[in-house]
Amino acid sequence: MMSQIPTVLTIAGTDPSGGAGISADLKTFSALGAFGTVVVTAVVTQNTQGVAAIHQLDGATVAGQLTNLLDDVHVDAIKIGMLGTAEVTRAVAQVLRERELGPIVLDPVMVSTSGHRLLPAAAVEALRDELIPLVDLITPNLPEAADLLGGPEATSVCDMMRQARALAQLCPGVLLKGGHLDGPDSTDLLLIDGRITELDEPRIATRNTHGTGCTLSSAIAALRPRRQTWVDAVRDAKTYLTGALRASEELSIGHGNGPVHHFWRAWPDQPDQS
Ligand SMILES: Nc1ncnc2c1ncn2[C@@H]1O[C@H](COP(=O)(O)OP(=O)(O)OP(=O)(O)O)[C@@H](O)[C@H]1O
Ligand SMILES: Cc1ncc(CO)c(N)n1
Repeated sequence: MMSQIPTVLTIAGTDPSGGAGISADLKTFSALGAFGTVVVTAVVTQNTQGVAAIHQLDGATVAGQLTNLLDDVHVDAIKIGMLGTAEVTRAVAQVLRERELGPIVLDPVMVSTSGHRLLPAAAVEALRDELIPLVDLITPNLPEAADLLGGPEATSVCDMMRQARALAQLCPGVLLKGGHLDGPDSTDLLLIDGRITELDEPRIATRNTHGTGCTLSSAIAALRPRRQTWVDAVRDAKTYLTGALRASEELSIGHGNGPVHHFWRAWPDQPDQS
């Protein structure tokens, strides 16, 4: 019997403080009623104040985890986060090329909220040329979009429109995130099949923004198998993230940018717990 609960995979790095990377991804999958599986790319020594060190796994170790999992377990969707090196990026791309998989959401993680580089500048080319063409949706923030396009960072929604169209040359789906802009709303632009949808949610006044990008991309992957369209999945994922940002006020974790809170209310996709 086919399970009603989607199995979703995250390929990402760790965060002991529980806010970003695989911690954020697994909490999001569970909160949205999906079953989470994991391939680890890097062990990151980080907390809410910043990144202290990165222990990077090599390409063969990451590809080995991935093929071993996929030989046994069917996954309904994949989220890719921090890869850490060009070697790991190429190793993941090679496995994806060999298999019929999808949908795949790629958060092109390059720099942490605290400003620490999580992907060397020299690896951006491998990400852009080898992995991005194989995925369905990329979710860059404004600095990542600038790096991928080799130009300046967007400073307005108008700039974001232009950049989203340019990024659509690289990948069929683009969600350009405007969290780094100011204004009463936090606006993201979704471009699918040439059509732009503007997604606005109120900007929440909080320091607890560690892992918002990880949470959003994993929410999209968790919801996509149960939504008719990418627009529906992304809209609901952003609603989920905004609720988790609001609920983060219930938490007091660490001394820097704290994490969002994943159990903010019963989400309709959760299995019936009555
Ligand atoms: N203060 C806020 N209030 C509401 N939404 C926000 C806020 N900050 C960010 N967002 C939303 O969070 C999501 C992630 O956006 P952002 O541009 O911050 O990504 P990011 O930089 O990749 O995140 P991360 O901090 O995990 O690296 C987007 O949907 C953005 O609109
Ligand atoms: C492991 C990991 N992935 C992504 C980010 C970006 O927030 C982070 N800080 N750590």
